[in-house]
Amino acid sequence: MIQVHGISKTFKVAERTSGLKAAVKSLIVRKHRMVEALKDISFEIGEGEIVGYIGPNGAGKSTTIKVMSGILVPDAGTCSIMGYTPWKERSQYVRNIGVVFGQRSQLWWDVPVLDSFELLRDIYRIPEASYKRELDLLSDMLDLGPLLSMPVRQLSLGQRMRCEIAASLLHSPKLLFLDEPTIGLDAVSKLAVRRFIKDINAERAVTVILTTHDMSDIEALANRIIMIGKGTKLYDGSLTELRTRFGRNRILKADFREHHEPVDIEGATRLEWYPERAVYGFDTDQTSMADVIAQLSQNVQLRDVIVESKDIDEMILELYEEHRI
Ligand SMILES: Nc1ncnc2c1ncn2[C@@H]1O[C@H](COP(=O)(O)OP(=O)(O)OP(=O)(O)O)[C@@H](O)[C@H]1O
Repeated sequence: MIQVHGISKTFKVAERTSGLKAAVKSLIVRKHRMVEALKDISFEIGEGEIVGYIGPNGAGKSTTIKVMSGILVPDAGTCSIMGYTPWKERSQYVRNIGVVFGQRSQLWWDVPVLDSFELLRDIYRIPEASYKRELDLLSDMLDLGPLLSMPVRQLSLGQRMRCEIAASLLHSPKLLFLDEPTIGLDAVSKLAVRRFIKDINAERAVTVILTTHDMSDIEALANRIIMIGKGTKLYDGSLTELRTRFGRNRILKADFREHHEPVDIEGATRLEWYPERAVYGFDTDQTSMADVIAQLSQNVQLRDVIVESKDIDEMILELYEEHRI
């Protein structure tokens, strides 16, 4: 469905030091700096995938989404999405995609939500029957009922986001770009948005490209991660693969029935020791969880044991460090 090949984009940014003198000088001599936002980015995405497009601030995520949605023209490379080159056949192309920017609204601020929806119906020339069918379905799935008659400015962030997502899908696109769709939402709204994304993907095979800093969004939704940093692609694979690559480290927390002296365990590092509690770290390549527990229980009376693996944020951080980002 999507073939991106060798996309690069450099921005020319005017440079200015602070102070009045520098401001006057910059009127005469303009200094520029080049920012390489994307460097030779390539990937392919199949129909029905949910891909998490992630990376630190300034990595180039929004620039990629802008190129893929036809807003920006890259300096080099090719991009074919459903047979279209986004920036060349934009008016035809946008009928096939939906875009939600969590930080910006596509709805009119002062008019009822329904008026914005009707405007989109006219822009996309959606036939009345399919508009009605989609509106009913989306209202139902996203629980929009009472919100439709309210002006957008009166909606809470969670309510607005549900309306934004509905707006992006009224014309039944096969591809949905979601840029930070859960930013600022409370736990309940986040779950509602995530459930909807899952449902729409499962029921209609809508392909979803999700940009987020919220790793729990990725864990809940994405079966594939593409990670970029400083404009370069760093990782493309499944979350499971990432877990096997970085998730070998385990933390074992043990509570004892009585006071004990510190115990050394072969293959594990003692991180903390208290008379009735200990924390060890170990690598599953070096030793097994069963072995660590067996060694410990030979020396102490165990009351409770918890084993934790690294969470996804830590794995991502390690990947950033590996690439010195
Ligand atoms: N219109 C522009 N003009 C100049 N520089 C830009 C422009 N848009 C982006 N950049 C620069 O390109 C780089 C990538 O920016 P981009 O917005 O794509 O990053 P991002 O990964 O989306 O970051 P964030 O997570 O902070 O939103 C940054 O260094 C940014 O300053």
